[in-house]
Amino acid sequence: MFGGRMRRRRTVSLTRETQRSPPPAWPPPPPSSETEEARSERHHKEREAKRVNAAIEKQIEKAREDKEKRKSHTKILILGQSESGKSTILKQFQLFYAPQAFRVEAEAWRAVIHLNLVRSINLILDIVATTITTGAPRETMQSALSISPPSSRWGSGGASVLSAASSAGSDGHGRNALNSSHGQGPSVKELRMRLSPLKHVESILVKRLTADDHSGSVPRPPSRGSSASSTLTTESTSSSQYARASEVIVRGGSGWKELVRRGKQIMQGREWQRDEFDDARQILHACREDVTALWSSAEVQEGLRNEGVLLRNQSGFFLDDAMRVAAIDYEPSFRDILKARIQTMGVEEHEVVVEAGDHPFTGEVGSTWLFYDVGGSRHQRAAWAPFFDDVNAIIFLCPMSGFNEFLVEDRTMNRLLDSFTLWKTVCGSKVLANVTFILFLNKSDILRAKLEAGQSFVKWVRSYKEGQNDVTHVSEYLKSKFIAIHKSSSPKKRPLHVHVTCALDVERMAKVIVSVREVIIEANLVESTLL
Ligand SMILES: Nc1nc2c(ncn2[C@@H]2O[C@H](COP(=O)(O)OP(=O)(O)OP(=O)(O)O)[C@@H](O)[C@H]2O)c(=O)[nH]1
Ligand SMILES: [Mg+2]
Repeated sequence: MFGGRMRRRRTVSLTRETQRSPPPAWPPPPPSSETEEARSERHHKEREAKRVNAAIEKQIEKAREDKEKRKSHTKILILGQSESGKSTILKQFQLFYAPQAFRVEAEAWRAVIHLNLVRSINLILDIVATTITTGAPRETMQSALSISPPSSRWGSGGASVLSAASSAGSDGHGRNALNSSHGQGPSVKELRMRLSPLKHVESILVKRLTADDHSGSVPRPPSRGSSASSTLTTESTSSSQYARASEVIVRGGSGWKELVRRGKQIMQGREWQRDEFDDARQILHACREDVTALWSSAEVQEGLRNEGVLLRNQSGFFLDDAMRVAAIDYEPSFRDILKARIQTMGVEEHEVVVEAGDHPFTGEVGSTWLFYDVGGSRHQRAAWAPFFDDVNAIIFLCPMSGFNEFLVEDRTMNRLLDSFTLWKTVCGSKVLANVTFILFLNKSDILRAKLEAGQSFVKWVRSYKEGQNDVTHVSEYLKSKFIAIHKSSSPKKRPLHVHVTCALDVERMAKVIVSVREVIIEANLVESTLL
């Protein structure tokens, strides 16, 4: 009432103003002396102003429509420490719901797989070169790369073969054990020379993948809408040259895939220009036999072992498949793409639109799932919180195989312990009180391999009294621990859905995804009925 009277009084006073002096017309009339040229320019400016205005209005309308649409999307936040398998799980969802869109990305993944392969080779070349020069094992390299228990880091032979070779085996002409060919194929030294162009290949691949680097750009939280541009870059902050050589980082979004495709299209449009990218593939192809020879060299294997470098245990390992991956007509398989490693930086938003396909959810074709894939290393976790606001479900990953590993960013922190602490924090969040909680106890295949190889779980986890050193009992034990933390830390009672997973296993993951879908849809229904 009060407001209404105020408005009326204002109207009256305005009306009186109007009567005294009429408001100036808008736009103001042109001066009577306006020349033809000035009129034409004025008309041009008016048209331009209208065009800009219309564009802004269209953008506002689109943003409003997008916001409305997003309300109907299912939003899932994937959390967990670095290398727990978050981005791999996302790939599984993409493969399951939108295989055709996923297939289109194969070209981009090939570049990543090649980079993963080339980085492994260059790392070996660096190690071989450094060890030959200094003759001493490098602590920095061990700490950056090896995740083996301290006791098994050094070979049973005691002193490093590489260091022994350079101190005792040198013949005074700079030759040592690694330089001799033993008359069978090229020597390691020869292979080093022949594989040196792979440094250039690495820089070409990195350059292509980082072509429009907007450092630090990350998508905004879902509540504020929109995904953002992305960029992929090499790590620049690590103090260890070896850590830098082994990891590639992608910043928020997935624009790097577009970069690879765009570069290709541009080159196809100008065929007379040679594409550096294709050159890189050719060089890698030409080097593939030498790559295999280097990797299978007993000297290199022993040297790596004595240096404590367990390349097979590392993410993005393709050396065993070098001949296939470096073939000129190589098309990445789904499994290759699942194995390809890029470290996520910031928070990426991925839109997955359900395609018609083998799955039974025909009613859901065309519907959208939004996934938020986060960087899991410690310094990135502060960026997660803004995304808690507006999600339907959390998928939290714990890599079970990390029981005897340490975080790359903190060599004193056991991976399993870190997962427990992180899980406790996430469970305790009040903002997430009503969100569906799903836990993946991941990397079950690596856990199995470790236990079967005789690595003792109880040696690292003293509270594991059950004692049976097999994947079934260990995963049951971990499951009970996570359930207990969830129960004691959650602000209110809520169900928890737990799955033991291997993120590389397409068939088993399809079953897990079906089950995850069911709980999320069910929770969404319950929520909409309550509203
Ligand atoms: N063997 C095996 N490898 C896995 C499994 N899950 C993930 N990986 C591999 O582990 C590596 C790391 O996985 P990512 O998905 O990149 O890890 P992430 O959690 O996204 O890591 P950040 O982006 O650093 O936070 C990749 O090379 C995956 O292929 C698994 O269950 N078994
Ligand atoms: Mg990731």
